[in-house]
Amino acid sequence: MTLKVSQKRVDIWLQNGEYAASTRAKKRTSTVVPISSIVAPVSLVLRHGGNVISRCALGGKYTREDGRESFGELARRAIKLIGAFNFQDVVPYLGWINILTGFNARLGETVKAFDILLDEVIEEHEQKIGDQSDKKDLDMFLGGTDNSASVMEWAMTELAKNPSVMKKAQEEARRVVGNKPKIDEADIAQMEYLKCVNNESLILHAPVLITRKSTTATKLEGYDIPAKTRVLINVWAIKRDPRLWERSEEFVPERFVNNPVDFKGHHNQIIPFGEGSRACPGIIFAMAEIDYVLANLLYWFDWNLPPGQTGKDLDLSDIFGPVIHKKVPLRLVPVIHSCSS
Ligand code: HEM
Repeated sequence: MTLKVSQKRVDIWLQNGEYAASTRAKKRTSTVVPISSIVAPVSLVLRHGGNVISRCALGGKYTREDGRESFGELARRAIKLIGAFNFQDVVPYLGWINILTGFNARLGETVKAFDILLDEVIEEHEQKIGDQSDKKDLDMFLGGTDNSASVMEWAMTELAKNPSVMKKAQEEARRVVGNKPKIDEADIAQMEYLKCVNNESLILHAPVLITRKSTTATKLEGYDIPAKTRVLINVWAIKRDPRLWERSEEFVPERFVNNPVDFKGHHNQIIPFGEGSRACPGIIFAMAEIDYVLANLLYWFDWNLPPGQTGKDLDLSDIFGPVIHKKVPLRLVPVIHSCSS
């Protein structure tokens, strides 16, 4: 299948993506672009997230001379290193798993290796764009890549599973943006339905576990909780509780239309970013990125499931880890949307 596309338009959003690279290469010789490949949005959004954070934390997109993006590489290696998940910390009685996974033995080594890796990247980066970096950026970098990528992949999964919602969100994006060559902040502000989609996706598939330690002994729903107990807040179960949400297991973005409930920590039934003094400080940053990327994905492309698959075939299982990802990466076929059609 081939489609005519405007060179300017495709370059705009895909400039960080895998798919863009091949698209751009082909466009040098022709304006007719074959659109038949299946892409895994998570690899696009992970790379995009790495670049956004790199620009904010280190002052520029970080690309090696061989064209590879080191920050994305750092992210993957860091997540792998930290992927030696500390069960003891989160679920104390599962601490014995640390022995099996080698976490305890590797912990010191992991921290050292990660530090060296970060130094390497920062040093190379400084040579390239000057010294604007700081190791404190690490928090921002770790917080800002994998979490947001997970949210976006889940959102695209739910949209692929619910084509009427996808259509409604696309219609909104295309109506708001019209034929402009670029989506800007003012456009995103008008995309009310897109925000409902993102809210619903965030709470249905919250990517991060929230933990707290009790300061005093207390009783909760008949259970005694001693002081200094590590408590896991089960955001997954809160979203699926029919006492709090109607059609609690379903993906229904409409529940957020004209609904003052939000995830900024004021409403206990929706806390994907935590709440209180240790709540995520990156909420605005994360949502700006997620809204912007999804608006672009929906505006520029129609997304089909691979041939022979239907929404019912999509696997919604997840993997337990520092960030909760889809077990089976989502794979979709992008078809460039022609604005003139
Ligand atoms: C969708 C994306 C994100 C989600 C779902 C998320 C979620 C969370 C959660 C649940 C916490 C723990 C909050 C608590 O214990 O109450 C947290 C902490 C944190 N997040 Fe995020 N986050 C996201 C994106 C970001 C971004 C983009 C940044 C930085 C640019 C960031 C930086 C941090 C930092 C530094 C902390 C630690 C705060 C502290 O310990 O005081 N996060 N995040």
